Amino acid sequence: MALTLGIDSSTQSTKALLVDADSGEVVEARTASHPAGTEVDPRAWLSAVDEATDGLLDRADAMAVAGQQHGMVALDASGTPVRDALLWNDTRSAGAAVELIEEMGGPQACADAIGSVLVASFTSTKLRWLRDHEPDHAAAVATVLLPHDYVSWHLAAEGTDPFTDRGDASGTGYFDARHDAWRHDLLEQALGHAAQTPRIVAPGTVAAHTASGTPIGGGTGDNMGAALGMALEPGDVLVSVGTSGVASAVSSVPVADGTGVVTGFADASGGYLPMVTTMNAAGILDLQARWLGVDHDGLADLALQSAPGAGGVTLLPYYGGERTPNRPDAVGTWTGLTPATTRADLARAAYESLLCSLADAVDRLVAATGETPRRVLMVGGATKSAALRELAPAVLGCPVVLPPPGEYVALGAARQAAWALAGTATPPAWPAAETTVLEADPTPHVREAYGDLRERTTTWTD
Ligand SMILES: Nc1ncnc2c1ncn2[C@@H]1O[C@H](COP(=O)(O)OP(=O)(O)O)[C@@H](O)[C@H]1O
Ligand SMILES: O=C(CO)[C@@H](O)[C@H](O)COP(=O)(O)O
Repeated sequence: MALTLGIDSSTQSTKALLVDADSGEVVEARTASHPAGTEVDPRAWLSAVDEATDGLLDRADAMAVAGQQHGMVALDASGTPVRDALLWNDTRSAGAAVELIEEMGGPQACADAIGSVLVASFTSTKLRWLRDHEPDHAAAVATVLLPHDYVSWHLAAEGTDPFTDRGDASGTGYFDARHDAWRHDLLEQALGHAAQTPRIVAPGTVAAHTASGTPIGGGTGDNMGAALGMALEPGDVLVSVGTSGVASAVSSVPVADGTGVVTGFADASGGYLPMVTTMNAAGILDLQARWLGVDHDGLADLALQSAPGAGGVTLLPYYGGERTPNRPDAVGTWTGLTPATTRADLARAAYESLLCSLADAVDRLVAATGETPRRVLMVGGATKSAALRELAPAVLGCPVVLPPPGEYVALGAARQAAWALAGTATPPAWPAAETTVLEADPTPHVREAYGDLRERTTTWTD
């Protein structure tokens, strides 16, 4: 039995799955945590991948790494990070994004050039911030990698040149997603001088080998990995509730949304992955549980004791700034608090705000792609919450298809590795997992209250 190792180096942790390459069945699963924060020494991810794959690596016949998108891993000529990596959820480069969009000829020109309108998440904006705020670090940059590239490179035999794929490259801001080509001019424009980019590996091919000769696939961004792991089909909308909240869909045509709401990423199979991303997702619940002094199960129990609408309490959960809508300096806003407000209402409002924000993301994706969803699927760490599962169909206003609990990004990486191992034209067709369909009566008034607050705060969040 051939085994492949799929790795997800995501924001909060590394997840590793050893998988049967023929059936897609998970043989063993491991995790190792990452440091918190929006700037992180990328070498911490190497220690985490070593820990999570110890004892799995030597059993794998092939492997691939998916990872959090966009993070700036800036290396000097010796391959050493010039500073901590700036992650996708670090908003300090919001001004740089505005500046670069202007230099590129405005939002639509930017979307036409790279598939997306830049926001602070994109790597190029971080390079511009580095140029302007840490010129010595900027001057030392010889190569720029994404998180998954850096981890793949660590696993490859010494002397291997860094590599990436079109999916993750399409989140840099200096890759033309439509034509599958680096835009070295845009990298140079952002950073102030030229730097090396990793080589692009074609979907389903072997990129390199480990020191012991095990093939490594090109890897990809975590959201492209999830699309592979879920074997998404046209008409499916995948909602992921991890550190970020994401609504994505596969498409055979490139997207160039000049409003900037939908990012027109490439995917890991040769198509495209139009996507809407929020910065505040599972963390809303983490924070709320901490504030109420309960664990996740306790928060879910409390939330389910309240009623739809949380006793009139509404939360706009843009705690760390937000990306959809693009309000990088926003803060969280609570309204409707009265002497009658209970702890249960506060817990409920947190779940409802998370789901309203995801519902906004789904609506914007559907509006931009013009495709009525056939199914809405939900994955990610926060789906472990009974309250999230119960409230999701009510707030989203449609049935929600829940696959069995699992690490679908890492599974997608394992599928990509199996594809590279097989050398076939398409990824292996692993049997679809049994799903549960969550249903509930819609609660549109919850979204209306949220929408009102979102619009009322457009001018006073900064
Ligand atoms: N039972 C639960 N209820 C709510 N949130 C949960 C639960 N279990 C895990 N989470 C949250 O899920 C998040 C991790 O999800 P994950 O999809 O692994 O994130 P990422 O891939 O961004 O690192 C954490 O914020 C964690 O607290
Ligand atoms: O920035 C984006 C997508 O554009 C995020 O989705 C990151 O890719 C991080 O993902 P998670 O760690 O939340 O899964």
